[in-house]
Amino acid sequence: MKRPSVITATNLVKRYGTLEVVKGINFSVPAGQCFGLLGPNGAGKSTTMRMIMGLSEVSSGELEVFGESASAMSREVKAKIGLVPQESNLDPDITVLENLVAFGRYFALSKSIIDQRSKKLLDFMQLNDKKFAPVNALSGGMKRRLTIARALIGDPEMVILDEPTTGLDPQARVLIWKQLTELKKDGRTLLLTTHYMDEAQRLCDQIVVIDSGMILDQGTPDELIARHVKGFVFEVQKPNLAASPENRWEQEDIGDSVLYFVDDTAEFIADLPEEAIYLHRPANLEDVFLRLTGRKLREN
Ligand SMILES: Nc1ncnc2c1ncn2[C@@H]1O[C@H](COP(=O)(O)OP(=O)(O)OP(=O)(O)O)[C@@H](O)[C@H]1O
Repeated sequence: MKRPSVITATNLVKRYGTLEVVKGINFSVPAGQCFGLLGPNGAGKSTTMRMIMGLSEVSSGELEVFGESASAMSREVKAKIGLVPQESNLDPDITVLENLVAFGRYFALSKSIIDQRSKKLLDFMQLNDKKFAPVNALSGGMKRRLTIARALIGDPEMVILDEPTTGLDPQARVLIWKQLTELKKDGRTLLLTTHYMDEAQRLCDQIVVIDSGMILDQGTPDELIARHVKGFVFEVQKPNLAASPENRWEQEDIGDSVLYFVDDTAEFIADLPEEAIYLHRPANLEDVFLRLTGRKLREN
């Protein structure tokens, strides 16, 4: 059964003056799924998010959110969206609990609903023992968790997350991924931007790969991998590559080594010169991006 779309973008364009930063993109976000915009810095992810939230005007094309035009969203539709921005906009001088309560009041929720939801959300985001701590005393991971809890106080149908784990350590990221997966199980739609391929691969049902304001491809992580990079990657060091594997293998030169995208590993190994030094791993979305653009997603 096809799920109804929560967001539909048709030939969506954003211009700043004469600079076109979103160049006529088309996508639709199915209800109850995690939909990811994957692309490097400057790809146009945040700009697209801002248009979806009605914070940035659409230059041309159409953008529908819960059946309404993003540029004229009603209060009711806005209330269905929870936002987790890239930059923390928590109030640093008040406590964790007070931040949640203040946001609940902003949504004009009753005191009993605010109390009930705050308790649940502090539990959910594992912040219970910090509820009386000032925001300033929290670690980066805790702040991000509080930002997510706060976005959920209005019980939104869709949560928009702009790079939810950028700058966090691996442990903090894993905890956030776990809780986002729970939100999805609850039936909420998640829309997230990321330049981490592991995050997209782990969380997203559907991915749009975006670069320089254009969609390069879209599909499930497995579809994208199958379409562009087969199943496996062999990273073969160059100095040891006396005789290259046959050219029939799809490949990408990455400097010191060459990546080969391979569906039949036994056949590829048979093609490799004996002295070749190589790594062998399953293909991932980073490889997809490299194949689509010739560049890495993140330049480290
Ligand atoms: N207010 C603005 N005026 C002019 N150009 C802008 C403005 N906001 C964004 N841009 C440009 O639009 C392009 C897309 O930016 P955007 O922030 O959407 O990218 P992004 O994919 O979200 O990247 P990041 O991961 O860095 O947030 C960039 O080239 C950026 O410099």
